[in-house]
Amino acid sequence: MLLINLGTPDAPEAPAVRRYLAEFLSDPRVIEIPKLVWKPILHGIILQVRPKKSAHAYSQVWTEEGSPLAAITRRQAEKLQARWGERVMVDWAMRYGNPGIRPAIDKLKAAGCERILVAPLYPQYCAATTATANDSVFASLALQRWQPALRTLPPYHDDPRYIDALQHSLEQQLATLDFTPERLLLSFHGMPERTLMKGDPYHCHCRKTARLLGERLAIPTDTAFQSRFGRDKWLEPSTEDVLAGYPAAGVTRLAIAAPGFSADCIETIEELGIRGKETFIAAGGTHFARLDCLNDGEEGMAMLDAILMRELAGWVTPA
Ligand SMILES: C=CC1=C(C)c2cc3[nH]c(cc4nc(cc5[nH]c(cc1n2)c(C)c5CCC(=O)O)C(CCC(=O)O)=C4C)c(C)c3C=C
Ligand SMILES: [Fe+2]
Ligand SMILES: [Fe+2]
Repeated sequence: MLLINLGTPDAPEAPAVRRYLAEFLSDPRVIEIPKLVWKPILHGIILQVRPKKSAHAYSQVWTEEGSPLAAITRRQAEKLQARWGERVMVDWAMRYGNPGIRPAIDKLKAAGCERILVAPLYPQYCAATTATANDSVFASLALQRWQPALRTLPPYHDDPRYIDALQHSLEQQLATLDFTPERLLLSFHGMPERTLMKGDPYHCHCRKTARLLGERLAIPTDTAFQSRFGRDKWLEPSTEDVLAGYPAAGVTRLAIAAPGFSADCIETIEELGIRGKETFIAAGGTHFARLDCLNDGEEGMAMLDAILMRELAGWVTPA
């Protein structure tokens, strides 16, 4: 089993962030602009300016175990390994940066794995995340004479186990707040609106997750899309605009969650928890709480165990 998440720099410093962003933003699955147009913009402007800004953001979330995204993904893999023991070998990798996908595939193969379940941990399918993770695995196998058999994890945006896990995790966190929020904002990572017109199911998957979750929760919810990048039109409404508009609309006590992220990362801890909070308070909000992702908590691990084990049907006998 290979768990995959997006990736992260090796250190919260501009040179490491530049290496990471160069790899990430050179992926044609992520930036769907012709190379001849995009390369000069990437190398001439973005990689000159953004690494320093992003390094500052990363330094605010960095932990003793490194980047939160990498640390949490590693713990998710370790906990699955502990649940499954000898039955399944579990490893993890990052699509960009380290640990890479190719060494992980080589390691599994060297250990004798003849069947591999590749699990990009994105509940909502997006070409910029799920497809490129799978592409990278396929590219690694293209170098091998004797390939293992492969399965890939389908999106699980509407899986009742995923919705259950989110419901219970969010309800528990809401119950321990020292104030009563009037609204819960569900913030998903954004993407250019044009990719929706091209047939990417991501937007619909996010909307369905939000609807199913909203139907379960007592608190009223809204949905928004964060992390806008570049000049194109992205999915709307933008999280930033919604946060800035709440107080004038009478919402001054707010909780925010990011159900599309399987692990907390710079986009949740820094963008929502620090900058998002500033935006909301500056607009007149009085109470703000950012709720954690499922991470390696009990609810999330039981959900992953169940949905991953289901994909292993016929390969592994259930315990
Ligand atoms: C055009 C740019 C981007 C698209 C499209 C995009 C889609 C997308 N991303 C995620 C999940 C994550 N993205 C993360 C960081 C991040 N994303 C972009 C740009 C695009 N993402 C950038 C430039 C960055 C780096 C940080 C920064 O400089 O602001 C992360 C967190 C990584 C970490 O180390 O913590 C995640 C996770 C999804 C689900 C998605 C598709 C809809
Ligand atoms: Fe992103
Ligand atoms: Fe961001």
